[in-house]
Amino acid sequence: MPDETPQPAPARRGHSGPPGAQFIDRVVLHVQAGNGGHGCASVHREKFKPLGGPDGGNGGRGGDVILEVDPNTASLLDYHHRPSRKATGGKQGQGSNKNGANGVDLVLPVPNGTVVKTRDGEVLADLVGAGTRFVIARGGHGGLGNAALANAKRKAPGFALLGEPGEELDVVLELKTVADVALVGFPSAGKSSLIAALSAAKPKIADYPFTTLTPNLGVVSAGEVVYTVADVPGLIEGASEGKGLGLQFLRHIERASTLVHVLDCATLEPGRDPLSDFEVIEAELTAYDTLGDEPLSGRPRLVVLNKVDVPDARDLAELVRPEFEQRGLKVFEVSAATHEGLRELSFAMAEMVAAHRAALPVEEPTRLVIRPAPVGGADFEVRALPDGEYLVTGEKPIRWLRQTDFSNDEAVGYLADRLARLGVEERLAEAGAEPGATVYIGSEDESIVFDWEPEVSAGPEQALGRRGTDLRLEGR
Ligand SMILES: Nc1nc2c(ncn2[C@@H]2O[C@H](COP(=O)(O)OP(=O)(O)OP(=O)(O)O)[C@@H](O)[C@H]2O)c(=O)[nH]1
Ligand SMILES: [Mg+2]
Repeated sequence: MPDETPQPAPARRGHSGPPGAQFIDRVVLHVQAGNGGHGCASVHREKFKPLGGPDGGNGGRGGDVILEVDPNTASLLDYHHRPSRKATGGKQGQGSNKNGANGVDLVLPVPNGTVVKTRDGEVLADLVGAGTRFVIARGGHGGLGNAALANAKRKAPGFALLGEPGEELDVVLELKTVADVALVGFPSAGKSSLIAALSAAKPKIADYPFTTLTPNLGVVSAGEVVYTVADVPGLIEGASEGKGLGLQFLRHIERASTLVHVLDCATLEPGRDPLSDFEVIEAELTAYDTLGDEPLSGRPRLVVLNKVDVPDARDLAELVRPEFEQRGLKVFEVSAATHEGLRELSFAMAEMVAAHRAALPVEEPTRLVIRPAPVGGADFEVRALPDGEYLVTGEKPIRWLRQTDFSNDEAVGYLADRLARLGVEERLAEAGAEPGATVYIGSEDESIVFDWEPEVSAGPEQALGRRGTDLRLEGR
């Protein structure tokens, strides 16, 4: 490799890149949910009635910390700058049966494709799709006040319960771009130029290496097929040993079903040609197979010979084309500058994306489903339906999200806990629900279904759909 290879510069977080390069796609985030408010111990006082009953209210629940995919958030940079986030706590209960206000949930926007992991690398959630939410830290329950603690034996308890602390933990957020097609190649091969030419995206393009530091995304439509294309920073020989920007960023192409080699035919340094560039990139992709979660080497790929608007480049492209074809690769001679050959290329990519989509297994029935949106007690209503069925629905639509990294049991546990906090159980009883009644929670269009098993003494998990219940999404 010639000497002009950019030398790795000391950089933080294991990314070695050109000086000044900031490549933030992995952050450690410290989150703290709100503490529950304490319950209140108070005795009702009125003139001439010295023995009023207990009237201490309950503490409010602490706010959750929630991650939410926001299409307008492109990077994790905010969390790099402010890596510690905290939701507000619940307020204390007060006399006269006043319950403390709940804390406010802290909703943190993250880019599409954010993977949430523990510090040990265990995946907690993979957040794909606008609006997808994940509660990373749950707020503590409020403590009961003495009014709620009174019973037949102890009519006026002189104590109240403390609020529970909110969960506090470190999580690792890692961005894994979501795109159908990934462009790979040497620096300055024209990857970003191609995205700009194929889509409405406006990535930075320049004639120095490592212009692109974080993936650019473009949406391409070819015929019936709409798909996304991402580029990544340039790869160079020895990237697997940390040269250039290293290899870690290849994580961003792990989700791509199709890889496209963008090969420069015009501005090559001595010792390089499209074939040797191709070999170098292939070797680096193979080296990544042992580092990444998903091997890249077996993915279907195309070869793009770029910059054929330059006369010498066209000659070189014609010369090397048969070599690629002999290896069974489809080759496209294009110019990102004049758009020559791009239509054909975009249709070929569409065909590969469509073939991949068609081969995908039909989405398995919703194994897991989480999360009613309403917060606070009064945000929903219980509606009796014909045939002894009930629909629990909110003013705001109650949304359910698929979280394939959770087991059904975890989802049931989570759901039960959540519903108990909302007081759904009491409201179902008030509405006259009988044990075994079918309950839909959600909206008319989409809801989660389970058989109601009131068994209050056994705790919320048993009360609302047993563990082992198969949660499913249905229209109702
Ligand atoms: N003549 C000609 N120049 C091109 C063409 N495509 C790209 N270029 C030029 O090549 C240079 C590099 O283009 P980029 O699109 O930034 O290359 P890149 O592969 O994204 O580079 P990195 O982000 O650094 O990895 C720019 O000066 C472009 O104008 C082409 O088809 N013809
Ligand atoms: Mg670029």
